[in-house]
Amino acid sequence: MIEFINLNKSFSKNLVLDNLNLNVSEGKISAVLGPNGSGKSTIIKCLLGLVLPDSGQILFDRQPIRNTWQYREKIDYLPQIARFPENLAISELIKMITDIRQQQGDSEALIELFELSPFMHKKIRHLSGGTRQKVNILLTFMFNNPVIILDEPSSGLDPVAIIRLKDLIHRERDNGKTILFTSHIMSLVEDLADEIIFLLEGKVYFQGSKEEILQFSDKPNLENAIASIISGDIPDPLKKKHLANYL
Ligand SMILES: Nc1ncnc2c1ncn2[C@@H]1O[C@H](COP(=O)(O)OP(=O)(O)OP(=O)(O)O)[C@@H](O)[C@H]1O
Repeated sequence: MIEFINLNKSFSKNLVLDNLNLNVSEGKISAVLGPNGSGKSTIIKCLLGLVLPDSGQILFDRQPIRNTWQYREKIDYLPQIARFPENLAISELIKMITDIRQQQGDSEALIELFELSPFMHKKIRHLSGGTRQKVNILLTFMFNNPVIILDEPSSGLDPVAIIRLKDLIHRERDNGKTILFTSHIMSLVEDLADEIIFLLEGKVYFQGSKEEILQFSDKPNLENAIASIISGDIPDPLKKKHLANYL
């Protein structure tokens, strides 16, 4: 459904994506991981048309996305930092986003799930960080599109909201949606990801299941496994199996 082919992107002399190839698994929850600055947000922004790659192609439903915008209607996106007009109330913001997207949205169940009713008439600038994030989540999930992209979705949320968010993401996957998310919170990745896509030095270094990473890394949990890859302590079987495919 989503394919990145030989994608290159530099910001001035900073080579961020280096001939990156990636096929996102349809109908699964995929976690895009990698050290700070490894290009996770950049590949998401390239897919959304917010950043233009220098070369290479992105296919959505087998069609190149360059110079098109219609495919964007099929993607619900939660940005890492959402910037909404601060003087609008949540209810006004929901209406505004519904008008912009020109899609029928369903916000009621999400308002209830994240207990947002008491805040509906408050202006965005008066909301706490976590409540803002709940609003961002609501604005992402209220539409019913086949692809959901979440950049650090749990940021600022309390444990109750995180549990509800995880349930929500699982439900959407069970409804057949393709979900791509980034997070530095390994417990979230552990609970959510069907597949891990690990970026390093501008390429996909590993793509596979959590079980595969644990099996090959010989570490007790995902946090240790990922930390060992980031710090260069790369287990040989993992290196052999995956580097050959992606370098
Ligand atoms: N608009 C931009 N102009 C210049 N450099 C940029 C721009 N956007 C990203 N970069 C650089 O590209 C690199 C990759 O950034 P990106 O935000 O994709 O990383 P990330 O993997 O999402 O990082 P993090 O885990 O810290 O969120 C970084 O070195 C960043 O400074």
